[in-house]
Amino acid sequence: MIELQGLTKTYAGKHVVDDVSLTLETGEFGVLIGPSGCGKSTTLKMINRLIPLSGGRIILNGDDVNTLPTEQLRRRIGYAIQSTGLFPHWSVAQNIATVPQLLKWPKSRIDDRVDELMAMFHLDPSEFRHKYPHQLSGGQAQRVGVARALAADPEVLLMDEPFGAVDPITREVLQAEMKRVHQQTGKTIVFVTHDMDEALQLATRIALLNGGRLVQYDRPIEMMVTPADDFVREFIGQADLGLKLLSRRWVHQYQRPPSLAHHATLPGLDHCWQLDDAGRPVALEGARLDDGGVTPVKSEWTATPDMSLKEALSRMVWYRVMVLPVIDEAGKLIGEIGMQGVMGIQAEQRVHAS
Ligand SMILES: Nc1ncnc2c1ncn2[C@@H]1O[C@H](COP(=O)(O)OP(=O)(O)OP(=O)(O)O)[C@@H](O)[C@H]1O
Repeated sequence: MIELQGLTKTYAGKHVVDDVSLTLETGEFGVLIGPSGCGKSTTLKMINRLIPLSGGRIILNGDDVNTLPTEQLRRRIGYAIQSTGLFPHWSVAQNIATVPQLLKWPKSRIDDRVDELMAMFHLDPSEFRHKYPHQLSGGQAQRVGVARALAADPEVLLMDEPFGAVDPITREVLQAEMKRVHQQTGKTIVFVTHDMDEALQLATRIALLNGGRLVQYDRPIEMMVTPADDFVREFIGQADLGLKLLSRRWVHQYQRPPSLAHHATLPGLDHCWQLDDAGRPVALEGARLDDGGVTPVKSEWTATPDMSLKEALSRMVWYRVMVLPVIDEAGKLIGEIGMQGVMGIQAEQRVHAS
């Protein structure tokens, strides 16, 4: 658990971080967000003492960060930044091992940890162990930067716009990976971004700052549905609220049992799946926008339970189908998600808002 208590930073008499208090429970993914210059990076850098505080306290699992010896600070708080900060003349393995080396871990323990982290970030050790930072793509370098920050298994991981400099597609891949790593490790993370979509994708808690002050600290859904004021509403961007909600909802929350027989009582919506012997969907009868006949199922328009509704909707629109099969890891049909399932979210949103 990390607690910011009345955190304040003053430069030349001006408060750039102004009395910020919040608590992030263990295992939460907290995102600091707000317009440029609102004090996000300053807040983050005060947590690991890169910037000294002007006032307030930061408590990490009961300990005042300001009083921690440097070695504990390095071990307990990991830090990853946008430019990666990798040492150019060190190999990937040496970079990942930076903090364990400083902490004088035995070599075998360091090697095991490097391999474990490379596997976690899908970097094949035989290919990447001995590469140097200039031989990596932007996305690979970011993965190494985050792996390095996690090397000593810190209690909290700080990330300052880590994906700000990569192209949008790589960024999405890295966000999905970060989400998986968070779930896998249960780490407490404090992440700075100015991108609301990124925040909604990753956060379990969002802290919205403006002019150094904390305007709202809430779960993403609450912030979208009950913004504290007009500034929050505008920052989130009401125009895209529906789509943003879709990116925070998962297929497994809205899937229904698959239709395995025709229902004459459902004209227009009637459809059924044809399965192979292994229970995998091979064809859809009905429920296509341009043709009510039999359509072979393609992997491009299947859904998995952990897919966002936004992606499911995108697949429906792109492949012109009203319903997607939901499959398990073996490709077996376990449910279906239809347009109506996606629309169900709107009703939920209205209930929340009223
Ligand atoms: N060393 C400094 N001396 C004076 N003012 C500073 C210093 N460092 C930062 N500031 C000011 O503090 C404010 C907050 O800066 P900070 O970098 O925390 O903002 P930010 O929200 O992270 O912005 P961005 O999204 O643009 O990175 C800004 O107005 C900045 O100009």
